Amino acid sequence: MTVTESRPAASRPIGEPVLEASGVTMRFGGLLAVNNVNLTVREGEIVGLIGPNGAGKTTFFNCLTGLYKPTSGQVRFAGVPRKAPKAPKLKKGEELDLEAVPVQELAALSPLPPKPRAVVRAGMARTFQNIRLFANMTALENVMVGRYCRTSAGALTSVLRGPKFRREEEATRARAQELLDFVGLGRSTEHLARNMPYGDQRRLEIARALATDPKLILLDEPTAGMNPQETRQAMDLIFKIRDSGLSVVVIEHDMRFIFNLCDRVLCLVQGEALIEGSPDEVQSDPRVIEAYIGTGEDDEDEATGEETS
Ligand SMILES: Nc1ncnc2c1ncn2[C@@H]1O[C@H](COP(=O)(O)OP(=O)(O)OP(=O)(O)O)[C@@H](O)[C@H]1O
Repeated sequence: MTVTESRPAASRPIGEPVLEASGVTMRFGGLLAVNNVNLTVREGEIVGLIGPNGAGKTTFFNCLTGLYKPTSGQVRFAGVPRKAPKAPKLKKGEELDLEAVPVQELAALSPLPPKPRAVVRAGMARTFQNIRLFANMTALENVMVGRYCRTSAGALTSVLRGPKFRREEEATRARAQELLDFVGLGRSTEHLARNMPYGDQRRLEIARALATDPKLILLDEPTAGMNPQETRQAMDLIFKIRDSGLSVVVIEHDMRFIFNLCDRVLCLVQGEALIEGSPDEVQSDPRVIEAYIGTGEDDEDEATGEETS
């Protein structure tokens, strides 16, 4: 499973820890979804999270971002322990329907309730496996919504539409346009989100997440459903985001994509960290190969990987 090709070197040295997860464990009733997992993400790093289906990647991700409160363990962001919102109460045997949970940290909902606003303001942003855009808003409006957590005009100012509101609105619009240019959607400003091609919608989600001025962005399967050209463009965009000074954590099933993109990779299997290391170390570890062969995903990834370098 050797798929690494020449990888652009990080344009800036890797710095201080931004995110530190230690001993993170998450149980759903009797199911141990994540077991004692550690991960440190440093400034300017791109870290990949891989593992077969059901390995616990998304659950771990949700613990990192504060969507879940881990059963035990700690997540520190910029040196400060993360506080997760109270977990929703589930009836016996009931599964938490993530789609139904209010979006906790997506910089997408306005007005954002106090806690998610605080999370976003702390400097962490994410995208979800399933696209969550405002379908009937334009690209620009979608990004502007993400920006509102950084503006300070209160409700009264907004209703009265006074000078402060107008100034902020102007600045928000300008920044949203800048971000659309940054992700390569500068010409789609007025397009309705629902009419945009799939790959563009994914870019738009990233632009909206960037609108919160995060230090760290977490991307959950950013290339899912993309064609090979869109996948290549997604990789270039993530490098560009890293080069602009952010740290990135990314979950992906596409091995070629992950090993070409990341500085470090953590492989989870059945909720446990199997190995964490450089792409070369991880992809040549026989346990990783075995974990994937066991699920048949390796073949699939090799097949799709051919086209995604
Ligand atoms: N909200 C939940 N309630 C109960 N069990 C859950 C919940 N979310 C995940 N699980 C279980 O936890 C385990 C890990 O799931 P998770 O979605 O984190 O894996 P994953 O590695 O992200 O998988 P995939 O690659 O398929 O997205 C699975 O057994 C799953 O069924």
